[in-house]
Amino acid sequence: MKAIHFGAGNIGRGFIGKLLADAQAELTFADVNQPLVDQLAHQQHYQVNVVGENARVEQVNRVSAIYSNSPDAVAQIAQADIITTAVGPQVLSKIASTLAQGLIARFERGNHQPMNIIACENMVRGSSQLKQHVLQSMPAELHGWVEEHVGFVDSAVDRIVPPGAAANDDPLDVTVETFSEWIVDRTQFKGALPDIAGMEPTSNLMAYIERKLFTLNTGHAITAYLGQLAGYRTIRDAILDPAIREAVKNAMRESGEVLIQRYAFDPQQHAAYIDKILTRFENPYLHDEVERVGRQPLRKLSENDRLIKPLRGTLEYGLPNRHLIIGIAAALHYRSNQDPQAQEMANLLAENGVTSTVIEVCGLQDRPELVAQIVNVYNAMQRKE
Ligand SMILES: NC(=O)c1ccc[n+]([C@@H]2O[C@H](COP(=O)([O-])OP(=O)(O)OC[C@H]3O[C@@H](n4cnc5c(N)ncnc54)[C@H](O)[C@@H]3O)[C@@H](O)[C@H]2O)c1
Ligand SMILES: O=P(O)(O)OC[C@@H](O)[C@@H](O)[C@H](O)[C@H](O)CO
Repeated sequence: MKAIHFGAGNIGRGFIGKLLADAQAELTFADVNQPLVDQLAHQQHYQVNVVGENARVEQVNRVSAIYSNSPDAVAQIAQADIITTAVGPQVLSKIASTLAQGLIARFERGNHQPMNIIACENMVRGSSQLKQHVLQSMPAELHGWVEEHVGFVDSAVDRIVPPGAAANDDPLDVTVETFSEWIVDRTQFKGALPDIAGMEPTSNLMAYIERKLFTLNTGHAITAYLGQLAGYRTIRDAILDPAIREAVKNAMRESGEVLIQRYAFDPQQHAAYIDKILTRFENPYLHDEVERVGRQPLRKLSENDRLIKPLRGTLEYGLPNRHLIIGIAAALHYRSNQDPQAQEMANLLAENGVTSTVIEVCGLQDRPELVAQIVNVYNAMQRKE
């Protein structure tokens, strides 16, 4: 099995690439970080340090690496059996034209073998969105061929993988938690399902995507935003603060009630899922900064993401939402000099005021009462310097 994984970052090396390598795939990473590509291509192996329960060191061997937007990448796509991505939701449109060129080359070489593309990003149906970008970059007469031979398989991916410690001996090594889950939509594959241990096919993907994004990521983001406001640097320190823990747990419960209504999850099992997530946030072996988890606040505050979608769900089912509103207000206070979206949000707040910013960023034009509640909580919040 020939595999290309776009994005040799934390989740790429620490989870998806590892599973592909374990499945004996001939694995090539494609990335735009040239020093990273050079080191991976030269060294061809790295280490995954699994920390927490059942800690162990796992070796990934015989991998190669290429620059993402390159003739090499196009040539390899023409021959690949499976392509995965973990580049970030905003980068999918940027890799689409390379994928399109690779598919055109594949067609021209007469390679009609089925191929599957799986976006492993924190977003709802990322592969389906990638498919639209790819089709837009291809001549219309090839769309039918793509429909017939290329599966764009949506997925939900869960494993907390922070960047490695700066003092790490080998920058390719990666530190990951024990827990991992990669669920894929079995209905979208072309050809036989690939045999990859750790990849779990389901016919009910939406339930799993929403369960993960609107529980773990909702709670994670709120931990980061309340944590920064309270002066904490890491997710562990933030979640060990009893007031933050209570607010985060309640926000996950509020979002969870929506999921229970929508997908008929068992309430006790969902409560256990939330408790497990809280213990994952406090993993003493992971150094996960609030700035990584809070990154790109405009994306996280957008209408289909982890904060606003659950909030709208509470309105749909007439459920409480006080803690989700606290999380959203805290997100508006998020600041980071390293993060262009945090700076853009601060500028919007300074220039347009908080009400207009909430309406624009969260897409809450039709909900003035919610906007007013968010603004009130925002105004009452104080940053601890
Ligand atoms: N880290 C986690 O805990 C985690 C867990 C689940 C899902 N995710 C999701 O995985 C995705 C990646 O997250 P991450 O934490 O690994 O980020 P990361 O920044 O560590 O890795 C992203 C990689 O993509 C590369 N990249 C950027 N533009 C590219 C392009 N045009 N072509 C190829 N590569 C490109 C970057 O150079 C980087 O190496 C995100 O969507 C994230 O939400 C992350
Ligand atoms: O990657 P983001 O920016 O969408 O979200 C930050 C974290 O919540 C996220 O990366 C988690 O660590 C991950 O989703 C765990 O599976």
